[in-house]
Amino acid sequence: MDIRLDAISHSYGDTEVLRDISLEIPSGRIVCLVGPSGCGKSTLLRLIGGLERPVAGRVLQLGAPPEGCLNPLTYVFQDFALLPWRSVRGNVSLVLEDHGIRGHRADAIIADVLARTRLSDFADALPRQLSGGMKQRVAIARALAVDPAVMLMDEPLSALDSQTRELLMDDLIALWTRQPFTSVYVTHNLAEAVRLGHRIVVLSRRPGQIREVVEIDKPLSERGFADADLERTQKHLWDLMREEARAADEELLDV
Ligand SMILES: Nc1ncnc2c1ncn2[C@@H]1O[C@H](COP(=O)(O)OP(=O)(O)OP(=O)(O)O)[C@@H](O)[C@H]1O
Repeated sequence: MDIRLDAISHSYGDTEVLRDISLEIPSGRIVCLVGPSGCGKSTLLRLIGGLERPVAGRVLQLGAPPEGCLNPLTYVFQDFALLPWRSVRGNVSLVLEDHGIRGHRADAIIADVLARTRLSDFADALPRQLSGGMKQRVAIARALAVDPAVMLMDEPLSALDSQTRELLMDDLIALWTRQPFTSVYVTHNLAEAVRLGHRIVVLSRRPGQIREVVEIDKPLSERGFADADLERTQKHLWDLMREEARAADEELLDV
């Protein structure tokens, strides 16, 4: 299933947040949204997920979701959103229970997603026993359990320290390489965008408009740490954003 954003605009009262956003999110690709603080990235993710309706324009789902998909649009949040009293397995099984899936069928799905996120040995652990990176892997396993058409990821690594972020980026690349998933991925971090994004959408300062869409052809599995091509692309992204990021920052200081 592909997603097409067709001339989306959105406002909150008098505050215009997004203006005329048209974009394709192709199946099996990771599309990163970057832009200055407050430019409407999280708002756009909520509009794609159907949590809010745009004041103008449409979010179109093209084609059928994958067979067996329980929830076409599934979120992964920055703060993991795990239930502390449930084990790793219990947190993943919760989303299956919501769909009436129990017993052998649930066991098989849970075993698959825990293996894909390297958590099989930690199925009985509680969230408080896990590192931040492992907690986010549980959240990703829970999202994968519903076999989503699109994973909507809102700064999924920003609560983690830099080493854990590197490890989790490697995990996401390995996960995608074994079985491609589709994601809209909001991040402040341009290094993350060039490591993970097939397509990087640069938004302007609020009201967010598309300034440029940068495609990166290099396969995810070949994108290493400190790759010269990626660093060039990252610099280009920063050149596009620098002045507006500064203006957005100063606007926040005036509030
Ligand atoms: N529910 C809401 N009601 C009113 N204003 C809102 C609401 N949600 C977001 N906004 C405003 O819309 C603008 C865009 O917010 P949003 O969180 O989408 O930006 P962002 O690019 O994700 O920001 P950041 O990079 O800082 O996370 C901000 O000015 C914010 O204050």
